[in-house]
Amino acid sequence: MEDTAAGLRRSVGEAHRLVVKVGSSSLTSPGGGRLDERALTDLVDVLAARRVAGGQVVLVSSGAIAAGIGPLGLGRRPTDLATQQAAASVGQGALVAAYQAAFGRHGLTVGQVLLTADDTTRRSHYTNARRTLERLLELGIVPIVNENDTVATQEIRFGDNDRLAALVADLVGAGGLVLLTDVDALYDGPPSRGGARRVPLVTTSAELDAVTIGGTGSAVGSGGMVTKVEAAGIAGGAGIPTLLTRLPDVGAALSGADVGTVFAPAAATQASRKRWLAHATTARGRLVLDDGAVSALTDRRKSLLPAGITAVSGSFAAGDPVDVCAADGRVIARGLVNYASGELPRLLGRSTRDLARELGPAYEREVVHRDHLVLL
Ligand SMILES: Nc1ncnc2c1ncn2[C@@H]1O[C@H](COP(=O)(O)OP(=O)(O)O)[C@@H](O)[C@H]1O
Ligand SMILES: N[C@@H](CCC(=O)OP(=O)(O)O)C(=O)O
Repeated sequence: MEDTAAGLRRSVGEAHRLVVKVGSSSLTSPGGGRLDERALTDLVDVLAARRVAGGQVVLVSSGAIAAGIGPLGLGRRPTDLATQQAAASVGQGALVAAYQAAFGRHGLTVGQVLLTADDTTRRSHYTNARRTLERLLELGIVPIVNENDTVATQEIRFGDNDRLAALVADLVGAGGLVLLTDVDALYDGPPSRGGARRVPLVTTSAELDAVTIGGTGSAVGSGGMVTKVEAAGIAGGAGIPTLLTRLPDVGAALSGADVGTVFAPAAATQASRKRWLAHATTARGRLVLDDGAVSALTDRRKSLLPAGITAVSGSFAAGDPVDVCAADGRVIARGLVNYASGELPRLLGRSTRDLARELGPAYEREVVHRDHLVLL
């Protein structure tokens, strides 16, 4: 019988619809600052062959900031947001032009899709992005996705594209997610330390307890291995397996060779709306609960009522995502709140029956309904 790792590799390799994410470090010359045309062409050759054979590919490509370093004469990756945005503005054009030229040699056309974190936070934008991607795929186009770096502000940025790639994989219902970076696999410790061993398969998040995961090892990347493992977790929660390896191994990996690390999808997946709440939204505020309310939510799966809330922070409107915390500050859930932050303080600690009697029937509503609450 085929072992688990081989079966998972095969299901990613044979997926009809694949999301492939490539990091800045894989696309730029050593030292950064210039697009590595050879690496980009090698990647495109593998992806174009799949497309020509009838498969669908969404490419999530980083590298805009890195590709802008050289043309702007900067020498190294800028650290301030405004210069990063200027570099992304220059580099994104170069990046997509290079992809169009490379896919064009296979008779294929690319479409640029730039997303902000807000496009995933707001459910209406999220479904709109899905529609656009679906239409592009139906038309035989290869969508090239990146964060819209030129307008994203520091607070709401994805920053790295790993989480964005996992959200896109969920959005388009991909059969597999491929993360390409500058290291051939996940190791049980940062590879720079030496003596680290490859982890070929991750089946449960508990197995990661034995792995030391560090930040970026390159001058141009940003997330490091932490965000890649998180991305594999998000994709796994949507039932999607993830394969992580380096760009030169992508062809072999997609043919089922024993390279890289494969992450199994979770045994039980959440409903799409709850996955969106847990991973795609950014909390606009926090609600702190007393112990009774924590157990009502976690043990009895109840809605959150004003009586169990002890504190509110942040500035949010009714319908916004908020973090729901225990008294010690631990985030236990994310939910869509039914009241604006200004309305809540006078309701705290009071029963809905009292509130309805005093303020009218509208105040009988829960602060967060359980259908709009996901435990974390
Ligand atoms: N346990 C680990 N296994 C593999 N790589 C690790 C680990 N911990 C840290 N890293 C580092 O993560 C880096 C990849 O992340 P990053 O530089 O952000 O790449 P990208 O630009 O592809 O997103 C690797 O170069 C490696 O040095
Ligand atoms: N959107 C940015 C991604 C920044 C980045 O460094 O991402 P990654 O290489 O995936 O860690 C860009 O295109 O430069």
